[in-house]
Amino acid sequence: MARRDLPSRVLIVGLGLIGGSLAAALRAAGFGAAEGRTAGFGAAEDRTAGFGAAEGRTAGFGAAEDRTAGFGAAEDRTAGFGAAEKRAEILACDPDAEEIARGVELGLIDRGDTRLTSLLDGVDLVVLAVPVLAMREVMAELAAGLGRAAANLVITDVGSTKGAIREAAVAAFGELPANLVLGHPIAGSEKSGVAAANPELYAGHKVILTPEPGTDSDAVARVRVLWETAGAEVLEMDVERHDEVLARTSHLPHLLAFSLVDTLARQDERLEIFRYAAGGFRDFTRIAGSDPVMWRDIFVANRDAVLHALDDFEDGVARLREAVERGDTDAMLATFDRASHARHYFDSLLNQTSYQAEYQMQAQDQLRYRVSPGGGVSGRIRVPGDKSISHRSIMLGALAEGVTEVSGFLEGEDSLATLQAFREMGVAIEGPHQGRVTVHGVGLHGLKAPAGPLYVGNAGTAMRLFAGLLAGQAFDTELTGDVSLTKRPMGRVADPLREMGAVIETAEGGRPPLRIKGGQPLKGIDYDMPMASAQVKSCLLLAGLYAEGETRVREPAPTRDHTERMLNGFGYKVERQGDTCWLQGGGELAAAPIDVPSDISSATFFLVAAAITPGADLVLEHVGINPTRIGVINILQQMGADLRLENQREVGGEPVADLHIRYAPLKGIDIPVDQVPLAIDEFPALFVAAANAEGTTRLREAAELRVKESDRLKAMADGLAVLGVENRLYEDGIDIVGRAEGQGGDGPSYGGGRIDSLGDHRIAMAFSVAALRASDEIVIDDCANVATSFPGFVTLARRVGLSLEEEREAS
Ligand SMILES: O=C(O)C1=C[C@@H](OP(=O)(O)O)[C@@H](O)[C@H](O)C1
Ligand SMILES: C=C(OP(=O)(O)O)C(=O)O
Repeated sequence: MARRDLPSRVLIVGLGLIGGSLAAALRAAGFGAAEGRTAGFGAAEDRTAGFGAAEGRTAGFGAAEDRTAGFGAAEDRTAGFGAAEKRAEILACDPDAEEIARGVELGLIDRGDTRLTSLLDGVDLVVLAVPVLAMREVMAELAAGLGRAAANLVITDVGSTKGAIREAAVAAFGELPANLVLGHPIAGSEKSGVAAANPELYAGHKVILTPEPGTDSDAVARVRVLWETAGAEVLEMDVERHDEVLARTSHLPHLLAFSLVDTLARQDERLEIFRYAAGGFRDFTRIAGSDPVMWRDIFVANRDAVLHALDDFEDGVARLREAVERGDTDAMLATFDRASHARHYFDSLLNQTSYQAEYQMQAQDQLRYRVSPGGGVSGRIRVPGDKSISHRSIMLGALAEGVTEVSGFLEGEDSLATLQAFREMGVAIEGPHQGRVTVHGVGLHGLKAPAGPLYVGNAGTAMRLFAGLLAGQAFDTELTGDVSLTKRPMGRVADPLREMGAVIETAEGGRPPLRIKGGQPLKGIDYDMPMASAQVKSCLLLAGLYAEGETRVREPAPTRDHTERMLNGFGYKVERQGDTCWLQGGGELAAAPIDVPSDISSATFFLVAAAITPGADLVLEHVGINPTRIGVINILQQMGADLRLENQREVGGEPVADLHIRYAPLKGIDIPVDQVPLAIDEFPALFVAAANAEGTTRLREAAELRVKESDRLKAMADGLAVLGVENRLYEDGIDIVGRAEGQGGDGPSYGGGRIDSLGDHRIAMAFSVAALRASDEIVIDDCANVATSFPGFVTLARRVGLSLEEEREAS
């Protein structure tokens, strides 16, 4: 906090709940407390963290060397080094003299008056906390008395609408003053008056500042400090957006609460009905107890934005009304499900419990893993459902005729993003509840235009498969994702889709977001894929459902075939000959149950954990062993792992087995190139196996690893180097030198250290497992992303024998 950013005399105009709570919060932070108060500003030598440190303090406001340019007009100060004698003050102006007296009595303000001009002497920060419609008059009074304030005066306000207040300011001052910073604390209470002042009212709440291009940046900084001192988080936004957002998230709900309570009260004049109202009524209507005058003013001031919000709301209610009238259970369920999910998502945003939430909060909290060296690996566990199959179960279920029951669904952020996107396109989806999801299919042509862009988070699979599916819809869509996804190449799907007739815009370099134009007729193509990618293949097959004629895709090497299998399972014929598969457009999908096996990509971390840990004996149950996914099994077995497939069976068109692995010493190998696409997501963990194997492991023809959630070749090479594992990076692969010959024994294979996962879930999990053979602790930064593919990783890791602690740190 810069010294010059701290005010010395704050004037709060309007001493109600909002203004009073600001005074209380400033006092609680040590601002301007009366002498003798220990933590307060202006107290003598014992001042600690408060504004205005005494002599000798370097960090506090009021140190001598700063005062000439600082707050507080010169005439206020006693001569010499006398900062300590000059206390910061909180003054208040209110038309109600009793409120002022109460404020003084409560110790919230030093003094006050009913007339503004009499209080302006030497004031360097004015906070206008009067009702929105009183703003113009108060500003005019302020403009008239400005000469008495300090030269470096800053003015701010707390009004709930900003456009009207900006207009009032222009009217009062003749132009928008550069030292006026409009602001709005998103906090309140149905209580009013200074007696209800609460020093915690702003703690952890957001304050939106709406500076204009001409606003003085120092003034903005000073208002920021004011609110941060009150414990708030400060954001900036432009005035128009503020008013639109607030109309929807605050003004509309207040209008509805006032209206509902009024309607019920009129129907029952003796208010008997309220005796029978329970929690739902109380929760929904709490805000109907808010200050009527204040809210009248807000609706006058933000009329247009509120009317827009109300129109949208009325459309929504009309749709629901119709659904209720027609007994349309699917439509009701779709709306309730979407809303319920959105509400839970809002909760997770508030509590910061999900990766996406953290991402949206600009990763204010970094999740870090601290893994102790050593540990054993044993037990019997089941890892969560397969991510690739989970994405597809929702996609095909939504496009099918009938109801699809899914079990074993992965409740990770990636597949949940797919689920949410379909909800936004009008599909009723129940769950997930412990891996069970019920998808009420709408048929190939039953999706509805979403209200805004579809956000798929970190999921490359979702974005690429959606691109194909959405290219065939009648409506326009936009696909967006998180920072990592925004860097990943989408030209690989956009180019062939354009050949089919799709109209797609990408950002520079073929990156997301993707804007897909609806209503374009598609025709089948015969496509030779330049890279082995199941996502590209699946994208084209999904677009092929909507295309005229046949869509054929040739793959340079076999890739996972879940899309083909599931389409066939849904009665939609996909044929294959050699390296080419094809389908005819214009058919129909019939719903079928889907049992999602455990994800072999998640199981891999524990396979490697057991493979490298002397004495390990572990069973991973019900793991999908589709032949296009078992590269990791083949590679580990070639390296010498004692890995057996037990209890092999087929579940819903996918082969599964229990994987039983016991420790056996590993040796380095040249990884066969035909295994690369079959183990593409498993390499981060396999590199850890290589670091523990005797001799060198060589990987080539794996350039695809550079365009995953991170550049996985580089991320792993850098991390292994931190641990002291010798490696050499190639454009399309890596050589990893494992334990030196004769290094034998059960001791560590490398050191510890601090690793950057680069926000890539598989890098974070791979290095967690590496700790089992490290000599020292491994600390891994940026691990929130593990939740995209493997919720519950930490619990399972601990259960098998790793010592892994999670830490959060504000960034
Ligand atoms: O189709 C899929 O479900 C996936 C295909 C692979 O990507 P590519 O198609 O880019 O190789 C894989 O890396 C990804 O995790 C899931
Ligand atoms: C590459 C991966 O996923 P996606 O492409 O779906 O982001 C992965 O899970 O390793």
